[in-house]
Amino acid sequence: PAVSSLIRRHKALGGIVLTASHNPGGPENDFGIKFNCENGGPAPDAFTNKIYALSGEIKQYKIASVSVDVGKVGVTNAEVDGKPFTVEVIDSVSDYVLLMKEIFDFEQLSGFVSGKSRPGGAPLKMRIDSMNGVTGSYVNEIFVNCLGASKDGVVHTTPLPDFGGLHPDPNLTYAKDLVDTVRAGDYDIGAAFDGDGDRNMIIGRKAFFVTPSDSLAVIAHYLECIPYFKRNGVQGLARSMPTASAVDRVAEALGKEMFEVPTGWKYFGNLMDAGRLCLCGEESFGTGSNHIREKDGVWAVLAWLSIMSHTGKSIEDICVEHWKRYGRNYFTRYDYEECDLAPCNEMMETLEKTITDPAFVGKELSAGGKTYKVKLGDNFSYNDPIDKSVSTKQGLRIVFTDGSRIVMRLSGTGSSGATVRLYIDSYEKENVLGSASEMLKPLIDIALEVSKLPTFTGRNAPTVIT
Ligand SMILES: O=P(O)(O)OC[C@H]1O[C@H](O)[C@H](O)[C@@H](O)[C@@H]1O
Repeated sequence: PAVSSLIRRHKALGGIVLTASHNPGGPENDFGIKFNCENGGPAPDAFTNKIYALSGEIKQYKIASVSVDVGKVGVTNAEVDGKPFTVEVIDSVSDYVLLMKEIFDFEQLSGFVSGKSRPGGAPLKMRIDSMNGVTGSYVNEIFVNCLGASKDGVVHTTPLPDFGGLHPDPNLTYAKDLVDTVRAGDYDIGAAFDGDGDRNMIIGRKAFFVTPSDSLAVIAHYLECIPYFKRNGVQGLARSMPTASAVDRVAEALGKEMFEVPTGWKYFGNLMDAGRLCLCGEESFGTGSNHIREKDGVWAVLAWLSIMSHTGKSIEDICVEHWKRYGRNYFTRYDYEECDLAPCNEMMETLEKTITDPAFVGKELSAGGKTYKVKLGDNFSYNDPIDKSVSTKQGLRIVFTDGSRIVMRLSGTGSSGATVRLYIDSYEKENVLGSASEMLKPLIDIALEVSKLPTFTGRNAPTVIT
């Protein structure tokens, strides 16, 4: 029951949910691997590796001939091979709305969104783009029906098997339609989600772009304007290693624990289960809290609306104020998609050798009139403080004495060849209003030079820049 209620609460839409065990909470599941599957979170490596190994041994499978009307909420009981077999169809939208109502102050948010509690009574101008992914039904119910947003403010809300030809990736490249519309109009907030709704992009008036790293840091700063955190308290904060370290400064100011984990949401789960983590995020447009064990795009928009309503300020003003208070982490990510695998592996091996050579520490690297001194070079590894497991080879890092960083890793999700990701993060205490592309140019040039990326990949420009 614990698994099913968490899965209900999580937006497990349009797919089949396979649970790991018939005895959740028991010492071991059916595959003989011990892990807590009750939290509804992603399975750990050992478990998915075992599934993969077993998939190679499957000789036959059986299909249960039970007929279920998936358009109707309810339980169907049947007998299969003499054993009871139950299929339950749930309404995940209503479950999710109930959960969001427990987390956020819907009365306050509806006054703010519908305009009833705003001076002049004008509704908030929103442009929420579901990009024909699964969030459509949630977006209609939450923003339009519950909060009183205008119907024209939500678009592409019909989930389609082919996403209607869109590429539901919430970034400046693939959500261009949203960016252009918000830039040309008078919208207060724009947001887009990916196909399964766990990732999000937030933009403000005139398409002011909030980097995922800043989004995490700003939400962290304002956590207590969200009833869930006021009630449950604020525990530690966390980010994936390549994510810019803006949130670290908020954790320090709040006196909270801060965790840096490898890329992949599964690394946050243990910390949440142990009560040490309440908010986390990744540069790959994932933001979420311990209300579930995945990132949650719609939750992130509700968090931003709560902050806008609490402060009465625009998204850009909220960010600028944040940078003035904490300083700014300029951040960019370059993706080189579908490169040949062998030279990329060679590039990573060569770079690892260079940066882990003890002589690399203390080196001064210059470009564009700026010089950075190397403080550390490594292949990131993570010691899980809860289960004590160690994850090695999680990305190459060069950290400079001023806190700036160059990170390079190969994507674990690309579908063909290799996708190289280059992340640049640079901190400025005072100079916070510059353009990221200009501020980061010297570090990008240094990264390309040290890694010899153009030579190894044959690419002179990335496919996607964030
Ligand atoms: O390995 P990459 O392509 O950079 O993808 C990294 C991302 O992969 C999946 O989407 C995970 O759910 C994310 O938590 C992770 O950030």
